[in-house]
Amino acid sequence: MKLIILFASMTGNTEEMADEVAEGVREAGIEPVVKNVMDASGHELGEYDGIILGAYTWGDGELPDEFLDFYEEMDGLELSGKKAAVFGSADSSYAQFGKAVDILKEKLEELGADVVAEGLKVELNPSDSDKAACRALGKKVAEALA
Ligand SMILES: Cc1cc2nc3c(=O)[nH]c(=O)nc-3n(C[C@H](O)[C@H](O)[C@H](O)COP(=O)(O)O)c2cc1C
Repeated sequence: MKLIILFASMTGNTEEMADEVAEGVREAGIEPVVKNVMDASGHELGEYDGIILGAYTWGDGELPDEFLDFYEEMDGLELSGKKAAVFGSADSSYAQFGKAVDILKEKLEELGADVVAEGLKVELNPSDSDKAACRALGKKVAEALA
């Protein structure tokens, strides 16, 4: 089983989350591919059984610029049968808290993926309990592939 974790992170919070998500995937016995979304193309997703996307929220509840090409490349993909989840750091002082997580989750569902965990939104830098939630998310997706 192959699982990929793709993330965008400007100040490192979402990247820290990605590291913990990866650890949770490993706990379930799968070695994930972990990449910055800028080094990935939407078409690659077809190669994987598990897809976990991480993005901070930008602008007024928008996807980060780094995610835009990838998001467009996802159009038309057929992701049925794949297990997926989404996470991201955000800031509750903004009206659209963690909206990028919702945008990516909707996209995955629209393309037929089975999103097996609630979108995980973390306030700024992940706390110890947030990190545990990240590991649990990774583990949940990996275990759904068994
Ligand atoms: C210009 C700007 C716009 C932002 N807009 C939002 C927003 O609409 N909603 C939100 O939840 N967070 C927003 N944020 C907060 C970031 O998502 C937050 O700082 C996050 O921790 C960054 O994650 P990173 O360290 O992975 O880059 C914004 C931050 C900046 C600088």
